Amino acid sequence: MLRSVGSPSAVAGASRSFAFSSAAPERKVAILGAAGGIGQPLALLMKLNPLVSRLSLYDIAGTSGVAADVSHINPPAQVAGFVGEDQLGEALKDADVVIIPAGVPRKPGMTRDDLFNINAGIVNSLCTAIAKHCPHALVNMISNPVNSTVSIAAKVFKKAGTYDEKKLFGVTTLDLVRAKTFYAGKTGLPVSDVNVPVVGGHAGITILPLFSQRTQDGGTEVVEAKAGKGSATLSIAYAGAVFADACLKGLNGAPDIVECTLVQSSITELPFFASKVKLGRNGVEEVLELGSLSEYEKQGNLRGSMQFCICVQIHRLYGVCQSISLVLDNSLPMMIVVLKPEAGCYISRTGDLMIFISSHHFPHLPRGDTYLHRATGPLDHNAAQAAGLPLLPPYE
Ligand SMILES: NC(=O)C1=CN([C@@H]2O[C@H](COP(=O)(O)OP(=O)(O)OC[C@H]3O[C@@H](n4cnc5c(N)ncnc54)[C@H](O)[C@@H]3O)[C@@H](O)[C@H]2O)C=CC1
Ligand SMILES: O=C([O-])CC(=O)C(=O)O
Repeated sequence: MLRSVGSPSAVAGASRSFAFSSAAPERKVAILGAAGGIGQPLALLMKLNPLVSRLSLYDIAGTSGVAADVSHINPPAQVAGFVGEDQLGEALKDADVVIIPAGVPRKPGMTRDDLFNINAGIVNSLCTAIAKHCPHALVNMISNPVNSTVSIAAKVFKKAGTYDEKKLFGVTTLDLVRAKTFYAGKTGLPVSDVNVPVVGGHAGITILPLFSQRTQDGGTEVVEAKAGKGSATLSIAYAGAVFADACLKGLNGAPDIVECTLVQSSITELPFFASKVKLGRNGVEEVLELGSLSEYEKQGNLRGSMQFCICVQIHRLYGVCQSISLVLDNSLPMMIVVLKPEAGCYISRTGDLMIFISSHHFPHLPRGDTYLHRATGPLDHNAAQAAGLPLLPPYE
C-alpha cells in the first residue's frame, strides 16, 4: 500500500467546476478497478474534486504507481493505493461513495452482454466486500453490462441484508454526455444550453435518448475506433466523475441535484430503469416521472424494455449459466443460454445450447414433467427453478 502526503491546494481553480462548497464535510471516495483505462483518468478527476478528502484506489494490480502519480497533483485529497484482495477491506473502509469500473471492456464485434460472464463474477466479489466494509456507501456501477451488473449488485446486497435501493446506481451518465455533445454539434447550440434526458438502460436500444440513434451506438463507435484496444475510457471517466460529483453534492445537502441514472424504480414495469433522479443526503431522494413521450420514443421505450427484461432474466440466471448471449431476431430479442453442467441434468437436442425466452417465442420446448415427472427437456426443471424462471409448457 502506498500513502501520499496531502498538501494544501496550490492550484486555485483547478477544475473547480466540480465543486459545490469549499466548506463541505470530509468525504472518502473509493475507485475499484483504479489502474484500468477508466480507473486512471477517473482517479485524476476525483483528485481534482474539492469535495473529496480521501481517495482510495483499488485494483488487483498496478495501483501503487497510479496512486503515487495522482498523489502529486496539488488538490488536497489524500490518495492511497491498495492492491489485491487482502487490501480490499481497508480500501473500502469508511467510503462514502464507491465507483466500480473494474472488469473487462469489449472488443469490436462484441456486445456489452458478452462481458457478462467475467464481469458478473468480479462485481459479485467486489459487492460482497462493499456489503461487509462500507454497507452505507453510495455505489456507482460502471462495469458492463450495466443493465445486469446493477441487478447483481442488488442481489448481493440483499443477500447480505444491506441493500438500500436509494444507494445503488448504474452509471448511464455517458449516454447523457454523448447526447448533449451530439445534439449541440448538430444544432450549433452551446453544449451548456443543451439538456437531453436519456432513459431506459445502458445497452443498444435500451438507451433511449429523446432524439438520436447516435447516442445508442456511441459505445460501439468508440469500440470500433479503438480497434481492439478497449472501449471508451476518457469520456466515461469524465461522465463517472460528473456523476460521482452529483452524488457528493447530494450527500452534502446541495439542493436540486438531478441526474439520469439506472436505479430501482417503479415508473415502468421494470425493476431497474434509468431516468431522472433527484439526489440527496441518503442517495436517491425521488425518481422523477418520464414525462410525455413522442410516439417514436414510446416505441423505442417498448423495444428497449423488452431487451432490458432479458437483462433482468440474465441476472436471475446468474450462477447456473455458463454463458449467455443476446441476439436480435426480426427485431425481437432472444436469449441464448448455456447452462453449467452442475445446474442439473438435461437432455439437449442442440449440443449444450438452449434457446428460450420468457415470452411466447418457443412455447413448445420439451420438458417432460407430464409423463416422467422430472425435467428432460433443454430447460431443466431444477435449473429453471433455481433461476426463478417460469417453466415452459410441456412438449406436445
Ligand atoms: N457505464 C459506462 O458508461 C461504461 C462502462 N464501461 C465498462 O467499464 C469496464 C472497465 O473498462 P476499462 O477501464 O476500459 O477496462 P480496463 O481493462 O482498462 O480496466 C479494468 C480494470 O479492472 C481491474 N480489475 C479486474 N478485476 C478486478 C477485481 N476483481 N477487482 C478490482 N479490479 C479488477 C483490472 O485489473 C483493470 O485495471 C468495462 O466493463 C467496460 O465495458 C466502459 C465505458 C463506459
Ligand atoms: O460500449 C462499450 O462497450 C462501453 C460503454 O458502455 C460505452 O462506451 O457506452
